[in-house]
Amino acid sequence: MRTLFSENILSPSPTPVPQRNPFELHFATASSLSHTSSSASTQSSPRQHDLLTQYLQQQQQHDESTRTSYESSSDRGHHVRRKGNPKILFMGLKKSGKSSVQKVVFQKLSPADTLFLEPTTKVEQTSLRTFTTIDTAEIPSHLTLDSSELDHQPLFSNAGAVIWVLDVQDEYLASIAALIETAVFLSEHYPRINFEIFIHKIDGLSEEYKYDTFREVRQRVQDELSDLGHGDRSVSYYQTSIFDHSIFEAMSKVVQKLLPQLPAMETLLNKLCSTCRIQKAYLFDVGSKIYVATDASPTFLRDYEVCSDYIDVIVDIKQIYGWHSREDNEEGGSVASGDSINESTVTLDPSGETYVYAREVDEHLTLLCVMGKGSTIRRRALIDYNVGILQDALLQVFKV
Ligand SMILES: Nc1nc2c(ncn2[C@@H]2O[C@H](COP(=O)(O)OP(=O)(O)OP(=O)(O)O)[C@@H](O)[C@H]2O)c(=O)[nH]1
Repeated sequence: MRTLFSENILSPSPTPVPQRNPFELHFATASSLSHTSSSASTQSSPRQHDLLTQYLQQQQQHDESTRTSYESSSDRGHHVRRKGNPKILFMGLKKSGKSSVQKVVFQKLSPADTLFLEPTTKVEQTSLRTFTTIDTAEIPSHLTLDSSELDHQPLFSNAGAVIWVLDVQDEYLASIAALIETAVFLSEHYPRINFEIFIHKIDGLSEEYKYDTFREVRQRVQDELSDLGHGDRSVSYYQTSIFDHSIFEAMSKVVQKLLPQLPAMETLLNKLCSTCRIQKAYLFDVGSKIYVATDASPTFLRDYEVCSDYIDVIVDIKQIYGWHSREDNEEGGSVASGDSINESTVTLDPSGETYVYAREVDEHLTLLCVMGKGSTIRRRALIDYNVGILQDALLQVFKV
Protein backbone atom coordinates (compact mmCIF):
# COMPACT_ATOMS: atom_id res chain seq x y z
CA MET A 1 0.00 0.00 0.00
CA ARG A 2 1.23 3.46 -0.75
CA THR A 3 0.65 6.08 1.92
CA LEU A 4 1.44 9.74 2.22
CA PHE A 5 4.54 8.69 4.12
CA SER A 6 5.83 6.95 1.02
CA GLU A 7 9.21 8.27 0.00
CA ASN A 8 8.12 8.79 -3.62
CA ILE A 9 5.26 11.04 -2.68
CA LEU A 10 6.56 12.99 0.25
CA SER A 11 10.25 13.22 -0.39
CA PRO A 12 11.11 13.97 -3.97
CA SER A 13 14.53 15.42 -3.03
CA PRO A 14 17.37 12.90 -2.61
CA THR A 15 18.05 14.03 0.97
CA PRO A 16 14.70 14.75 2.56
CA VAL A 17 14.74 17.05 5.54
CA PRO A 18 13.13 15.27 8.48
CA GLN A 19 10.01 17.10 9.52
CA ARG A 20 7.14 16.53 11.87
CA ASN A 21 4.38 14.53 10.29
CA PRO A 22 1.03 16.23 10.75
CA PHE A 23 -0.83 12.96 10.10
CA GLU A 24 0.53 11.64 13.38
CA LEU A 25 -2.73 12.12 15.19
CA HIS A 26 -2.29 11.51 18.86
CA PHE A 27 -5.05 9.06 19.49
CA ALA A 28 -5.63 8.62 23.16
CA THR A 29 -4.88 5.38 24.89
CA ALA A 30 -7.35 4.03 27.41
CA SER A 31 -5.29 5.29 30.36
CA SER A 32 -4.63 8.76 28.99
CA LEU A 33 -8.28 9.14 28.08
CA SER A 34 -9.37 8.49 31.60
CA HIS A 35 -7.13 11.37 32.80
CA THR A 36 -8.00 13.83 30.09
CA SER A 37 -11.48 12.99 28.93
CA SER A 38 -12.97 16.37 29.78
CA SER A 39 -10.35 18.53 28.06
CA ALA A 40 -9.03 16.18 25.39
CA SER A 41 -11.05 17.41 22.44
CA THR A 42 -9.95 21.00 22.91
CA GLN A 43 -6.31 20.08 23.48
CA SER A 44 -5.40 18.00 20.47
CA SER A 45 -7.77 17.96 17.53
CA PRO A 46 -8.08 21.60 16.36
CA ARG A 47 -4.32 22.15 16.29
CA GLN A 48 -3.70 18.85 14.52
CA HIS A 49 -6.35 19.57 11.96
CA ASP A 50 -4.87 22.99 11.21
CA LEU A 51 -1.54 21.30 10.63
CA LEU A 52 -3.21 18.69 8.46
CA THR A 53 -4.83 21.36 6.32
CA GLN A 54 -1.59 23.36 5.97
CA TYR A 55 0.30 20.22 5.12
CA LEU A 56 -2.10 19.15 2.39
CA GLN A 57 -2.07 22.64 0.88
CA GLN A 58 1.74 22.58 0.77
CA GLN A 59 1.65 19.16 -0.78
CA GLN A 60 -0.83 20.29 -3.43
CA GLN A 61 1.50 23.17 -4.40
CA HIS A 62 4.38 20.75 -4.57
CA ASP A 63 2.38 18.36 -6.74
CA GLU A 64 1.57 21.16 -9.18
CA SER A 65 5.27 21.92 -9.62
CA THR A 66 6.24 18.25 -10.08
CA ARG A 67 3.25 17.19 -12.19
CA THR A 68 5.24 17.11 -15.44
CA SER A 69 7.78 14.65 -14.11
CA TYR A 70 5.02 12.33 -12.84
CA GLU A 71 3.30 12.38 -16.21
CA SER A 72 6.39 11.40 -18.13
CA SER A 73 7.25 8.64 -15.69
CA SER A 74 6.74 5.14 -17.07
CA ASP A 75 5.78 3.93 -13.58
CA ARG A 76 2.19 5.12 -13.55
CA GLY A 77 1.28 5.68 -9.93
CA HIS A 78 -2.26 4.70 -9.00
CA HIS A 79 -2.73 7.75 -6.79
CA VAL A 80 -1.73 10.40 -9.27
CA ARG A 81 -3.62 13.62 -8.70
CA ARG A 82 -5.93 14.53 -11.56
CA LYS A 83 -7.73 17.74 -12.22
CA GLY A 84 -11.51 17.67 -11.95
CA ASN A 85 -13.85 14.89 -10.92
CA PRO A 86 -13.11 11.18 -11.26
CA LYS A 87 -14.31 10.13 -14.72
CA ILE A 88 -14.97 6.52 -15.69
CA LEU A 89 -15.65 5.25 -19.23
CA PHE A 90 -17.53 2.00 -19.82
CA MET A 91 -16.69 0.01 -22.94
CA GLY A 92 -17.41 -3.51 -24.16
CA LEU A 93 -19.27 -5.50 -26.76
CA LYS A 94 -23.03 -5.41 -27.29
CA LYS A 95 -25.15 -6.63 -24.38
CA SER A 96 -22.10 -7.23 -22.20
CA GLY A 97 -23.73 -5.41 -19.27
CA LYS A 98 -22.30 -1.87 -19.44
CA SER A 99 -25.55 -0.06 -18.66
CA SER A 100 -26.54 -2.62 -16.02
CA VAL A 101 -23.33 -2.12 -14.04
CA GLN A 102 -23.75 1.66 -13.96
CA LYS A 103 -27.43 1.59 -13.14
CA VAL A 104 -27.14 -1.03 -10.40
CA VAL A 105 -24.18 0.64 -8.66
CA PHE A 106 -24.89 4.32 -9.11
CA GLN A 107 -28.63 4.54 -9.68
CA LYS A 108 -29.88 1.78 -7.37
CA LEU A 109 -31.69 -0.09 -10.14
CA SER A 110 -32.71 -3.57 -9.05
CA PRO A 111 -30.57 -6.21 -10.88
CA ALA A 112 -33.71 -7.98 -12.09
CA ASP A 113 -34.91 -4.80 -13.82
CA THR A 114 -31.80 -4.64 -16.02
CA LEU A 115 -33.52 -7.20 -18.25
CA PHE A 116 -35.62 -4.35 -19.64
CA LEU A 117 -32.84 -1.85 -20.40
CA GLU A 118 -32.85 -0.38 -23.88
CA PRO A 119 -29.68 -0.77 -26.00
CA THR A 120 -27.35 2.24 -25.87
CA THR A 121 -27.07 3.90 -29.29
CA LYS A 122 -25.00 7.02 -28.56
CA VAL A 123 -22.38 8.08 -26.03
CA GLU A 124 -24.25 8.59 -22.75
CA GLN A 125 -22.63 10.78 -20.12
CA THR A 126 -23.83 11.03 -16.52
CA SER A 127 -22.69 13.04 -13.54
CA LEU A 128 -23.34 11.47 -10.17
CA ARG A 129 -23.35 13.50 -7.00
CA THR A 130 -22.03 11.23 -4.27
CA PHE A 131 -19.33 12.08 -1.68
CA THR A 132 -17.63 13.63 -4.71
CA THR A 133 -18.94 14.08 -8.23
CA ILE A 134 -18.25 11.02 -10.38
CA ASP A 135 -18.60 11.41 -14.14
CA THR A 136 -19.37 8.31 -16.17
CA ALA A 137 -19.76 7.76 -19.90
CA GLU A 138 -20.81 4.67 -21.83
CA ILE A 139 -19.46 4.18 -25.32
CA PRO A 140 -21.85 2.04 -27.40
CA SER A 141 -20.30 -1.05 -28.93
CA HIS A 142 -20.88 0.00 -32.55
CA LEU A 143 -18.60 3.05 -32.08
CA THR A 144 -15.12 1.62 -32.54
CA LEU A 145 -12.01 3.64 -31.78
CA ASP A 146 -11.39 4.42 -35.46
CA SER A 147 -14.98 5.50 -36.03
CA SER A 148 -15.30 9.10 -37.20
CA GLU A 149 -18.36 9.54 -34.96
CA LEU A 150 -16.24 9.05 -31.85
CA ASP A 151 -14.58 12.25 -30.70
CA HIS A 152 -11.62 11.02 -28.63
CA GLN A 153 -10.42 14.26 -27.08
CA PRO A 154 -13.42 15.20 -24.90
CA LEU A 155 -13.96 11.60 -23.85
CA PHE A 156 -10.48 10.39 -23.04
CA SER A 157 -8.49 13.52 -22.19
CA ASN A 158 -9.86 13.87 -18.65
CA ALA A 159 -10.83 10.23 -18.01
CA GLY A 160 -9.33 8.42 -15.02
CA ALA A 161 -10.31 4.85 -15.88
CA VAL A 162 -11.69 2.79 -18.72
CA ILE A 163 -13.70 -0.26 -17.63
CA TRP A 164 -13.96 -2.99 -20.24
CA VAL A 165 -17.01 -5.16 -19.52
CA LEU A 166 -16.43 -8.70 -20.83
CA ASP A 167 -19.43 -11.04 -20.86
CA VAL A 168 -18.19 -14.52 -19.87
CA GLN A 169 -21.53 -16.11 -20.61
CA ASP A 170 -21.01 -15.26 -24.28
CA GLU A 171 -18.28 -16.23 -26.73
CA TYR A 172 -15.56 -13.90 -25.39
CA LEU A 173 -12.68 -14.20 -27.89
CA ALA A 174 -14.08 -11.33 -29.97
CA SER A 175 -14.32 -9.22 -26.82
CA ILE A 176 -10.68 -9.96 -25.95
CA ALA A 177 -9.58 -8.89 -29.46
CA ALA A 178 -11.48 -5.60 -29.10
CA LEU A 179 -10.18 -4.95 -25.61
CA ILE A 180 -6.58 -5.51 -26.73
CA GLU A 181 -7.13 -2.88 -29.41
CA THR A 182 -8.43 -0.49 -26.74
CA ALA A 183 -5.57 -1.23 -24.34
CA VAL A 184 -3.00 -0.56 -27.06
CA PHE A 185 -4.78 2.66 -28.07
CA LEU A 186 -4.76 3.85 -24.44
CA SER A 187 -1.11 2.91 -23.95
CA GLU A 188 -0.11 4.90 -26.98
CA HIS A 189 -2.34 7.96 -26.58
CA TYR A 190 -3.52 8.17 -22.95
CA PRO A 191 -1.06 6.18 -20.83
CA ARG A 192 -2.31 7.72 -17.57
CA ILE A 193 -5.78 6.18 -17.88
CA ASN A 194 -6.22 3.05 -15.71
CA PHE A 195 -7.43 0.07 -17.71
CA GLU A 196 -9.78 -2.20 -15.75
CA ILE A 197 -11.37 -5.42 -17.00
CA PHE A 198 -14.64 -6.65 -15.49
CA ILE A 199 -14.92 -10.36 -16.21
CA HIS A 200 -18.66 -10.03 -15.95
CA LYS A 201 -21.77 -12.21 -15.45
CA ILE A 202 -19.82 -14.78 -13.42
CA ASP A 203 -23.03 -15.71 -11.59
CA GLY A 204 -23.81 -18.13 -14.41
CA LEU A 205 -20.59 -20.16 -13.95
CA SER A 206 -19.73 -22.96 -11.53
CA GLU A 207 -17.03 -22.22 -8.90
CA GLU A 208 -14.39 -24.22 -10.72
CA TYR A 209 -15.20 -22.85 -14.14
CA LYS A 210 -15.21 -19.29 -12.76
CA TYR A 211 -11.57 -19.58 -11.74
CA ASP A 212 -10.51 -21.27 -14.99
CA THR A 213 -12.22 -18.58 -17.07
CA PHE A 214 -10.65 -15.79 -15.05
CA ARG A 215 -7.20 -17.33 -15.49
CA GLU A 216 -7.69 -17.91 -19.19
CA VAL A 217 -8.86 -14.35 -19.90
CA ARG A 218 -5.98 -12.86 -17.91
CA GLN A 219 -3.40 -15.09 -19.60
CA ARG A 220 -4.66 -14.32 -23.10
CA VAL A 221 -4.73 -10.57 -22.50
CA GLN A 222 -1.23 -10.57 -21.00
CA ASP A 223 0.19 -12.72 -23.82
CA GLU A 224 -1.35 -10.61 -26.55
CA LEU A 225 -0.24 -7.34 -24.98
CA SER A 226 3.31 -8.69 -24.62
CA ASP A 227 3.31 -9.81 -28.26
CA LEU A 228 2.34 -6.29 -29.29
CA GLY A 229 5.10 -4.75 -27.17
CA HIS A 230 2.83 -3.46 -24.39
CA GLY A 231 3.58 -6.13 -21.79
CA ASP A 232 4.32 -3.44 -19.20
CA ARG A 233 0.82 -1.98 -19.52
CA SER A 234 -0.81 -2.35 -16.12
CA VAL A 235 -4.26 -3.94 -16.33
CA SER A 236 -6.51 -4.91 -13.41
CA TYR A 237 -8.99 -7.78 -13.52
CA TYR A 238 -12.14 -8.29 -11.44
CA GLN A 239 -14.78 -11.02 -11.41
CA THR A 240 -18.14 -9.31 -11.29
CA SER A 241 -21.86 -9.89 -11.27
CA ILE A 242 -24.69 -7.46 -10.64
CA PHE A 243 -26.44 -10.15 -8.59
CA ASP A 244 -24.00 -10.11 -5.65
CA HIS A 245 -21.53 -7.83 -3.85
CA SER A 246 -18.72 -8.41 -6.35
CA ILE A 247 -19.77 -5.49 -8.57
CA PHE A 248 -19.68 -3.05 -5.62
CA GLU A 249 -16.31 -4.30 -4.48
CA ALA A 250 -14.83 -4.01 -7.97
CA MET A 251 -16.27 -0.54 -8.48
CA SER A 252 -14.92 0.51 -5.06
CA LYS A 253 -11.40 -0.43 -6.12
CA VAL A 254 -11.72 1.38 -9.44
CA VAL A 255 -12.99 4.59 -7.80
CA GLN A 256 -10.41 4.49 -4.99
CA LYS A 257 -7.55 4.64 -7.51
CA LEU A 258 -8.93 7.96 -8.76
CA LEU A 259 -9.14 9.66 -5.36
CA PRO A 260 -6.25 11.93 -4.41
CA GLN A 261 -7.48 11.75 -0.79
CA LEU A 262 -6.98 7.96 -0.63
CA PRO A 263 -3.53 7.86 1.04
CA ALA A 264 -4.65 10.30 3.74
CA MET A 265 -7.86 8.32 4.38
CA GLU A 266 -5.96 5.02 4.59
CA THR A 267 -3.44 6.46 7.01
CA LEU A 268 -6.20 7.72 9.28
CA LEU A 269 -8.06 4.40 9.19
CA ASN A 270 -4.87 2.43 9.93
CA LYS A 271 -4.22 4.61 12.96
CA LEU A 272 -7.76 4.20 14.20
CA CYS A 273 -7.70 0.41 13.80
CA SER A 274 -4.42 -0.04 15.65
CA THR A 275 -5.47 2.27 18.50
CA CYS A 276 -8.94 0.86 19.08
CA ARG A 277 -8.26 -2.79 18.15
CA ILE A 278 -10.65 -2.64 15.24
CA GLN A 279 -10.60 -5.72 13.04
CA LYS A 280 -11.56 -3.91 9.83
CA ALA A 281 -12.73 -0.39 9.01
CA TYR A 282 -14.47 0.76 5.85
CA LEU A 283 -15.44 4.23 4.78
CA PHE A 284 -18.60 3.79 2.72
CA ASP A 285 -20.36 6.10 0.32
CA VAL A 286 -23.91 5.41 1.49
CA GLY A 287 -25.65 6.31 -1.79
CA SER A 288 -23.71 3.91 -4.00
CA LYS A 289 -22.53 1.39 -1.34
CA ILE A 290 -18.99 1.56 -2.67
CA TYR A 291 -16.24 1.90 -0.07
CA VAL A 292 -13.88 4.77 -0.71
CA ALA A 293 -11.15 3.59 1.68
CA THR A 294 -10.30 0.79 4.07
CA ASP A 295 -7.41 0.04 6.43
CA ALA A 296 -4.44 -2.11 5.46
CA SER A 297 -5.53 -5.32 7.23
CA PRO A 298 -6.58 -8.23 4.99
CA THR A 299 -10.04 -7.89 3.46
CA PHE A 300 -12.48 -10.76 3.94
CA LEU A 301 -15.50 -10.89 1.69
CA ARG A 302 -17.70 -11.75 4.69
CA ASP A 303 -16.75 -8.53 6.53
CA TYR A 304 -17.46 -6.49 3.43
CA GLU A 305 -20.82 -8.22 2.89
CA VAL A 306 -21.89 -7.66 6.49
CA CYS A 307 -20.98 -3.97 6.31
CA SER A 308 -22.63 -3.54 2.94
CA ASP A 309 -25.87 -5.15 4.21
CA TYR A 310 -25.72 -3.00 7.31
CA ILE A 311 -25.57 0.10 5.11
CA ASP A 312 -28.82 -1.08 3.49
CA VAL A 313 -30.44 -1.40 6.92
CA ILE A 314 -29.27 2.07 7.95
CA VAL A 315 -30.60 3.60 4.71
CA ASP A 316 -33.96 1.84 5.14
CA ILE A 317 -34.33 2.98 8.75
CA LYS A 318 -33.38 6.53 7.82
CA GLN A 319 -35.95 6.54 5.06
CA ILE A 320 -38.64 5.38 7.48
CA TYR A 321 -37.79 7.81 10.26
CA GLY A 322 -36.52 10.69 8.12
CA TRP A 323 -33.11 12.12 7.29
CA HIS A 324 -32.18 14.61 9.99
CA SER A 325 -29.63 17.01 8.59
CA ARG A 326 -27.54 19.24 10.83
CA GLU A 327 -29.55 22.26 9.61
CA ASP A 328 -32.78 20.57 10.69
CA ASN A 329 -31.35 20.13 14.13
CA GLU A 330 -30.29 23.74 14.29
CA GLU A 331 -33.66 24.98 13.16
CA GLY A 332 -35.44 22.69 15.56
CA GLY A 333 -33.19 24.01 18.27
CA SER A 334 -32.93 20.59 19.88
CA VAL A 335 -29.31 19.83 19.02
CA ALA A 336 -26.65 22.38 18.16
CA SER A 337 -24.90 22.03 14.81
CA GLY A 338 -21.95 19.65 15.05
CA ASP A 339 -23.12 18.17 18.34
CA SER A 340 -25.25 15.42 16.84
CA ILE A 341 -23.57 12.04 16.57
CA ASN A 342 -25.29 9.57 14.28
CA GLU A 343 -24.06 6.13 15.25
CA SER A 344 -25.37 2.62 15.72
CA THR A 345 -24.11 -0.89 16.38
CA VAL A 346 -25.23 -4.39 15.52
CA THR A 347 -23.83 -7.50 17.24
CA LEU A 348 -22.64 -10.44 15.19
CA ASP A 349 -22.52 -13.15 17.84
CA PRO A 350 -24.53 -13.99 20.98
CA SER A 351 -21.66 -12.99 23.31
CA GLY A 352 -21.73 -9.47 21.84
CA GLU A 353 -17.94 -9.42 21.54
CA THR A 354 -17.90 -9.01 17.78
CA TYR A 355 -20.09 -6.28 16.47
CA VAL A 356 -20.26 -3.69 13.70
CA TYR A 357 -20.07 -0.05 14.67
CA ALA A 358 -21.41 2.56 12.24
CA ARG A 359 -20.83 6.30 12.49
CA GLU A 360 -21.95 8.91 10.00
CA VAL A 361 -19.08 11.16 8.89
CA ASP A 362 -21.21 13.44 6.73
CA GLU A 363 -24.38 13.07 4.69
CA HIS A 364 -22.61 10.83 2.14
CA LEU A 365 -19.86 9.03 4.03
CA THR A 366 -20.30 6.53 6.85
CA LEU A 367 -17.56 4.75 8.77
CA LEU A 368 -18.20 1.06 9.45
CA CYS A 369 -15.93 -0.86 11.79
CA VAL A 370 -15.96 -4.60 12.38
CA MET A 371 -14.96 -4.82 16.03
CA GLY A 372 -12.97 -7.85 17.11
CA LYS A 373 -12.57 -9.43 20.50
CA GLY A 374 -11.20 -6.94 23.03
CA SER A 375 -13.29 -4.01 21.81
CA THR A 376 -15.98 -4.59 24.38
CA ILE A 377 -18.60 -2.07 25.38
CA ARG A 378 -16.30 -0.87 28.20
CA ARG A 379 -13.96 0.59 25.60
CA ARG A 380 -16.71 2.51 23.86
CA ALA A 381 -15.64 5.86 25.36
CA LEU A 382 -12.20 5.44 23.82
CA ILE A 383 -13.62 4.29 20.49
CA ASP A 384 -16.14 7.14 20.33
CA TYR A 385 -13.47 9.69 21.16
CA ASN A 386 -11.01 8.43 18.52
CA VAL A 387 -13.70 8.07 15.87
CA GLY A 388 -14.64 11.69 16.60
CA ILE A 389 -11.07 12.78 15.86
CA LEU A 390 -11.03 10.72 12.69
CA GLN A 391 -14.34 12.21 11.57
CA ASP A 392 -13.01 15.78 11.94
CA ALA A 393 -9.80 14.87 10.14
CA LEU A 394 -11.70 13.26 7.25
CA LEU A 395 -13.86 16.35 6.86
CA GLN A 396 -10.69 18.45 6.67
CA VAL A 397 -9.17 16.09 4.09
CA PHE A 398 -12.21 16.51 1.82
CA LYS A 399 -12.28 20.28 2.35
CA VAL A 400 -8.71 20.83 1.11
N1 LIG B 1 -26.56 -13.09 -15.49
C1 LIG B 1 -26.22 -11.81 -15.57
N2 LIG B 1 -26.80 -11.00 -16.47
C2 LIG B 1 -26.42 -9.69 -16.52
C3 LIG B 1 -25.44 -9.17 -15.65
N3 LIG B 1 -25.27 -7.86 -15.97
C4 LIG B 1 -26.12 -7.58 -16.96
N4 LIG B 1 -26.82 -8.68 -17.32
C5 LIG B 1 -27.85 -8.80 -18.35
O1 LIG B 1 -27.25 -8.56 -19.61
C6 LIG B 1 -28.18 -7.98 -20.50
C7 LIG B 1 -27.56 -6.77 -21.21
O2 LIG B 1 -27.30 -5.78 -20.25
P1 LIG B 1 -27.09 -4.25 -20.67
O3 LIG B 1 -26.70 -3.53 -19.46
O4 LIG B 1 -28.26 -3.74 -21.44
O5 LIG B 1 -25.84 -4.40 -21.64
P2 LIG B 1 -25.17 -3.23 -22.51
O6 LIG B 1 -23.75 -3.62 -22.69
O7 LIG B 1 -25.43 -1.91 -21.90
O8 LIG B 1 -25.98 -3.41 -23.85
P3 LIG B 1 -25.97 -2.45 -25.14
O9 LIG B 1 -26.22 -1.07 -24.67
O10 LIG B 1 -27.07 -3.00 -26.00
O11 LIG B 1 -24.62 -2.63 -25.77
C8 LIG B 1 -29.41 -7.61 -19.66
O12 LIG B 1 -30.40 -8.56 -19.91
C9 LIG B 1 -28.94 -7.74 -18.22
O13 LIG B 1 -29.96 -8.17 -17.34
C10 LIG B 1 -24.84 -10.06 -14.69
O14 LIG B 1 -23.98 -9.72 -13.88
N5 LIG B 1 -25.25 -11.36 -14.71
